[in-house]
Amino acid sequence: MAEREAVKVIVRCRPFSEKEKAGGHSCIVEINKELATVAIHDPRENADPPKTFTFDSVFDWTSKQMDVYNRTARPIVESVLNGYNGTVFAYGQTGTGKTFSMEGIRDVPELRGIIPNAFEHIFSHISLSSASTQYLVRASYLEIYNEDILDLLSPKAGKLELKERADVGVYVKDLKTFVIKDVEEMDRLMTFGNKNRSVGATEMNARSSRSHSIFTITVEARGGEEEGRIRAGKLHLTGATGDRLKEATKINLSLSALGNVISSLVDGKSSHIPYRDSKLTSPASYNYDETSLLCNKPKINEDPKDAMLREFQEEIKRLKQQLEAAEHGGSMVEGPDGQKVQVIEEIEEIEEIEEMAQEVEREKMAILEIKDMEESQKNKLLEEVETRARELEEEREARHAVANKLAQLEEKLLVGGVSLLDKEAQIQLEMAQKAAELEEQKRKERELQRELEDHEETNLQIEEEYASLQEEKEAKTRKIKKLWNMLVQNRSEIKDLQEEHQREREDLLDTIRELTRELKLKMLTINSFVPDEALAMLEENAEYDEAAEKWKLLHVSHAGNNIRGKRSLVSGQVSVELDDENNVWDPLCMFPDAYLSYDVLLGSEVKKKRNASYISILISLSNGTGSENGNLSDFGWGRHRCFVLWMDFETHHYSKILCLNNESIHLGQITNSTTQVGWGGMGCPGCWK
Ligand SMILES: Nc1ncnc2c1ncn2[C@@H]1O[C@H](COP(=O)(O)OP(=O)(O)OP(=O)(O)O)[C@@H](O)[C@H]1O
Repeated sequence: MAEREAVKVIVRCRPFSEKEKAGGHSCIVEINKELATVAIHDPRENADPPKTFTFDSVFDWTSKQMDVYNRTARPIVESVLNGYNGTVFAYGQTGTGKTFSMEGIRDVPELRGIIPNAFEHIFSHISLSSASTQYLVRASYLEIYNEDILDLLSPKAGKLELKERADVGVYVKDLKTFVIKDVEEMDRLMTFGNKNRSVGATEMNARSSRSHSIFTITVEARGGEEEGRIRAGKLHLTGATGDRLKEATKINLSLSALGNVISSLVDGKSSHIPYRDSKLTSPASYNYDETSLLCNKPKINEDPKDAMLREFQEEIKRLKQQLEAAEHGGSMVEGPDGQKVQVIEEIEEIEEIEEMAQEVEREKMAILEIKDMEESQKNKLLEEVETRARELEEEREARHAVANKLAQLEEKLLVGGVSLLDKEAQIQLEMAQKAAELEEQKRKERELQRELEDHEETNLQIEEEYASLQEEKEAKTRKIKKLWNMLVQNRSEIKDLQEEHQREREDLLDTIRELTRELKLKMLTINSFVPDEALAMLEENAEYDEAAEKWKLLHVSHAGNNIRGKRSLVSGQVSVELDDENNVWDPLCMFPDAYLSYDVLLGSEVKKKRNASYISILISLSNGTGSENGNLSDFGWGRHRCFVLWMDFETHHYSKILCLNNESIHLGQITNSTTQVGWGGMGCPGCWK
């Protein structure tokens, strides 16, 4: 693996579907496999000349699944097996062939996609490696659906959280991983996960734009040349549609966990790699150059904190010792030089359980044969013997349980050199390896071809030394033609870039305008209606959660209606009720949807401790017409959906009011309000004077 590895971009173009053929559509894509270029022809009249894009590799509609695997995924899986992290990310519009390329058709060997081929590759690598290496293969499967992270292998677990820790990097908390011992188990796990995806097959198209799943395989290896060390590589297999990836490019994407996930995928550490605002996330292929510039410095994961192999090996060792000790009596202790010393505790334990069982049986028979013994004494003796027999049986079962557990664990721990594949798969693998070598050869040829093209440019310059005027004219005409073509192409590319840039700019400006408007409203509300001390209290109690990218209010369970509870409005008429206990008019009785804000909630506290004199009450009306709110409409209230009232805490008189709806905000002082007359003298300051 190279020191610095660029993200590789590989394009595959699928064949026309029957429907597309029947529809008489023409092909606008021209693929040059040698040069790894894709040219797009604009089918409209008088259109610009075709645009050509260069990639690391391109595949046309005749490409075979195995060729795609060999050139795209094989090198990544190889590095994962050496302890690096790698991702195969299929990206494209819906219906472009992501599922076909990633999964393919399982039952037809030559149509199997990247995922089943990767499974085979991993287990065949293990069976071909040295017998001194032990492996542990694990898998997890998650889905990002409507911004929630769900465990497809533990569907009842609900929403999971994305976390970050200095020692293990970004991870999904409580995501289940399963230890896998062969290709069939891996297949079964994936099929089980697929069944748990959020939307069924009938809604495939709708689903793919909202749901995005990531299958992760962790391969841990210990032994070989690097004896004690554990190398742990992670392979992430995933696909996404254009919409979803585009979504991730938006600034306002605090909700999208995808960006974080991608960055964690890349090297498993810190989310500070700014992939989210990088061109990697742009769907436009002319950002190819920038995309290639985006390099990782891959490194082997040695002895990572989340490795499980050592625990497995230690547990197996412990169980073996336990069994050995039980067989020989006493327990086993390991000396500092690694020599095992057996500790014999009681001499009786040396006897084999089987022998003891026979002895018990003999004793039982002997007791039954004694003639001159009272029945009760005989029974007592028999009971004692049976108790011993039971104990022996329990011991035998316990030993079986340990042996079973040991067998299970040993089965999961894979040892290099043990063939996990059948003959046919082995042959296929060898062929694949040969094909991969051939591919590498071809890649080198392509590179040479490109270099040759570059030399052409230089040649043109050399031709400047001409033998005759005629030759000079011809050469210059050729040069002008070539330059002219380049100019036209560049112009059209600049135009595209400008348009894209302009669209992004407008998107950003829209977002900024929207945020500013929202901010202004929030500031107005806060400045006018939240008492300073309440604001200070809120600020003091607010904490920013970096992982969730959200502000969180502490003690929020004590807030607002959580404490007070909602009361219902007497239908058809505004009625004001006296809260007998406190002898005040309770605004909650008047508005069913009134929400007491954070400072009220600690109202009594605020009053006692801080001696505050105001509360603010946020009221939102579900019915904008006012008709259900009795005479509210008479005072112009019905037009508004939300009110903020400011109440003197001591006198319970309302002194300020803010009414707002989508179009207008009205703010006013209440001069004649008393709680005694309820709302009679009060209306919206903007609509009713
Ligand atoms: N290389 C190919 N050769 C033959 N058929 C293909 C190829 N690629 C895709 N197809 C076919 O084209 C259709 C659409 O492909 P597929 O379902 O893989 O698209 P997709 O990108 O996964 O779509 P979505 O995002 O909606 O899930 C399928 O019928 C598939 O069998």
